[in-house]
Parts: sequence; C-alpha cells; structure tokens
Amino acid sequence: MKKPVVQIINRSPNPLPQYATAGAAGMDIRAHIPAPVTLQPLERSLVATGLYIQLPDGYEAQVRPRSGLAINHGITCLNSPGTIDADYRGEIKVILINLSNEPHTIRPGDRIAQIVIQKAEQVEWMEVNEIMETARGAGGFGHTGKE
Ligand SMILES: O=c1ccn([C@H]2C[C@H](O)[C@@H](COP(=O)(O)OP(=O)(O)OP(=O)(O)O)O2)c(=O)[nH]1
Ligand SMILES: [Mg+2]
Repeated sequence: MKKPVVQIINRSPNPLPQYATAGAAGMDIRAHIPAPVTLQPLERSLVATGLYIQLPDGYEAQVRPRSGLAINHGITCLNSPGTIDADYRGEIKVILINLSNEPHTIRPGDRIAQIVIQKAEQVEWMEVNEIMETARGAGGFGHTGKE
C-alpha cells in the first residue's frame, strides 16, 4: 500500500523517526537538546526534537508516550496524546513529566516519545434540538456490567 508522503525538516543530528517494525503504528522521536536534562519527581519539561513537519490536509500527528519509559522510569507525556495540527509549522516538542520517585535524566538523542500520524477530518456542526436514541442512552462512566 502506498504511504502518504509527509515533508519534514530535521534540524537535529538524530536520524529521522522510523517505523521500527513492519506493522508499527508509531515512530519514536528523539530529544534534540544541547545537554542532558534531569527531571526531578513530578517535574515537567518541554523537550525539543528539531523536527518540523508539513502534514497533508486531513491528517494529524499524535505525540504519545513510550511504554518502556513509562513502566521503567515513570516518564510520560503530560498532555498525552499531544496533538500536532496539520497547519502547525513550529518545532515538534514533547511535554515530558516524571511521575516516579526518582530523578530521571534525558540525554541528547534519547527516544522520548513516539508520533502516530493519522487521518483527522474536520466536520461541520448541524445544531438540532434532539439527537437519536440508542440502547446505551446516557449511560456511561462505568455503567455497563452492573446488575
Ligand atoms: O505535544 C505537543 C502538543 C502540541 N504541539 C504543537 C503542535 C500543535 O499544533 C500546537 C498547539 O497544540 P495544542 O492545540 O495542543 O495547544 P494549545 O494550548 O491549544 O495551543 P494553541 O492555542 O497554539 O493551539 O503545539 C507540540 O509540538 N507538541
Ligand atoms: Mg490548540
């Protein structure tokens, strides 16, 4: 299947993000920082990547945490999933937070998160007074499976 093409500028010395396996949804993205950054417990930091992308209209990129960093070090993306709009032309940055009890150091070139590129259509609203009934109705927030 032909893949959509996304233009990218890489102002870092790191390789371009790549799919690590044939069926990967995400591509790891790396820190583009001049020196190591240590996150203390509950500290957050906006980490640069040196990447700038031009998404086709109708696409978005999501910045998502890496599960390995999360389970091993308590490092996640505070705004997960981060949204990269199709018309954003700034540098892709990652809001990392340390949810562990130990300091954790991010080094230049470390894989800090992953991006998933997918279709995201815009819609128009049609304002009405009623919306169609369903079996679920207004049930939510854990209402299924109860007697
Ligand atoms: O993890 C992220 C999230 C966002 N962005 C960039 C791309 C996105 O298009 C822009 C705005 O993000 P968002 O809409 O989430 O933030 P906002 O607080 O609503 O800012 P704005 O008013 O600029 O939309 O910031 C990133 O680089 N990394
Ligand atoms: Mg916004």
